[in-house]
Amino acid sequence: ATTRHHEWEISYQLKSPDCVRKLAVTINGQSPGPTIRATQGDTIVVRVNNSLLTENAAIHWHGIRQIGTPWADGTEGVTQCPILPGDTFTYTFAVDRPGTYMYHAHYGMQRSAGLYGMIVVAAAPGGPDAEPFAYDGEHDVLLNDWWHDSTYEQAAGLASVPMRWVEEPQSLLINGRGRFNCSASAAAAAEEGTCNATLAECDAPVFDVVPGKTYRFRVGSLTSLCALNFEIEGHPMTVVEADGHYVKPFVVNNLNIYSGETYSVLIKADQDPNRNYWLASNVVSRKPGTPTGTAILSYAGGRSPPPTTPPAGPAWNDTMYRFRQSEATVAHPAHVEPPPPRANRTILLLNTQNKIDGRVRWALNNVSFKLPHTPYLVAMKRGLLGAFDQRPPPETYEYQSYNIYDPPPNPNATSSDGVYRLQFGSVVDVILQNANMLDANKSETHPWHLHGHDFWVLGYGIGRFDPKVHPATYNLKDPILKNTVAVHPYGWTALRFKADNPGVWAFHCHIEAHFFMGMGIVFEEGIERVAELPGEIMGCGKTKGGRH
Ligand SMILES: O=C1O[C@H]([C@@H](O)CO)C(O)=C1O
Repeated sequence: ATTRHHEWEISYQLKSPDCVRKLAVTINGQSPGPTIRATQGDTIVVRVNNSLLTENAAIHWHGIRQIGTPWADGTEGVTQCPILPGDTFTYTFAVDRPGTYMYHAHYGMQRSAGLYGMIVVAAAPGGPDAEPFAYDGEHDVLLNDWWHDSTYEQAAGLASVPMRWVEEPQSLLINGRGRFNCSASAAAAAEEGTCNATLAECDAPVFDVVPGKTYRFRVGSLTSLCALNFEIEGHPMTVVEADGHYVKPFVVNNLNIYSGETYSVLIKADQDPNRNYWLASNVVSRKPGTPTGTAILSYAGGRSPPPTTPPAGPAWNDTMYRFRQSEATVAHPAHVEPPPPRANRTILLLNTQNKIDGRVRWALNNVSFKLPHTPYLVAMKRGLLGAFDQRPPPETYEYQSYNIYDPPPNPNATSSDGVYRLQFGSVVDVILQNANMLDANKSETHPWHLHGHDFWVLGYGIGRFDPKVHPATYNLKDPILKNTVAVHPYGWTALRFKADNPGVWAFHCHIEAHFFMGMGIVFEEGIERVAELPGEIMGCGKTKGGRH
């Protein structure tokens, strides 16, 4: 095993990811930031210098469980104080599993400003986690959405009364590049002078293949909002990995991918080699208002756009199409890790859009999450009881009587920074129950991400989860382990994990605006087993002066 050192400087840069010049938050001048490449068992050391003039930062290593290093999870307010402008913070953690992971800002809505990248961990050769598939070459694809409003304008709008929603993004990015139509529309006119379609910076990315060879595409999504459908024109994809776990292979013509998820797919370069093909990213689940994001699959090294129209993806509102892909994603037969047969505790979480003091918020069992000013990890370890609400949030809701197809009968929620405290080593089931939003006849997809763990995905349904009926339908035979999972419109998703990683861990909707609006909870387990905290994570709230 190797220790890999990285020196990063976070700074504002004027970038034109979709040909329109905007402020971006970058790493060493780039967005996406550098890809971290490692082998299973390596230790990663990233020294982050915050050179933003006026803004805090924190970086989360998405999908890395941080076993024994909960203070390195990078979740502002949960595991650390923010890194102040001018300060340096060193993240040290092990990559103990092979697979495709990502990193991104976890401070306010900073991720949307471009602070993100990929982590690619190769399997230890010949080890038990060696890949059960073969390929000749690989490409990394990071999918994003991009707005011309700054993250500050977006956050301010979301917190206003009435709320100003972020709306659909201007562009979809592939590896940080997109293409806004500078010559069309009034929106384009508003960008006059800052839109330059001839910039190399917004040229379509090109992925080279050699005819006859098989390629692994590692695809990750860190969209702020959009559920996406990814397609490589004319090339069916065999899904082989999801969130760092090997999948029982299945073939799709296009792949639905939610923010926070990663997949590996295999394609064979077996099409007419005298032309190029599109890579396409399309919005699904919400009514699209954004053009297809494109890149080029090149057989002969050429960069010319394919002669065809880019694939438009499946019908955006075909929930069952996406549901079936969710259900098809199960563990590879040779890599099944069976879940414990039963849970010690079941937490049923009703996801609703609510209001607090006239502000639109999201809530779980009518409680909307607010981040405390003192990170939980320090507050709990030090017994700073005044740092957060000591009352536990609710474990369930009135599922017998609640109509998930109607807007919430009582739209008013409360807010809390209370924590679900889990018995160390216990098995916990969480059922995410989706419902109608404030507007009638509307329910959206939410990708839920758990820090510090992978969870087994036991089942999905559409409609109301019944604790007396649905547990009997769980897949206990070969469920996939993941760190991010979708709850479909009006649907439910059941997951199970073992609370065996000492620390404090966020669990939240990975839509940037939704977490900002309270759509998350926090788990604590085994806090007494957490080793002495590094002073580096302190310095804010009730931990002021704690660095010594
Ligand atoms: O929180 C949200 O607000 C909007 C909409 O409900 C109001 O414009 C939307 O789609 C969300 O997910």
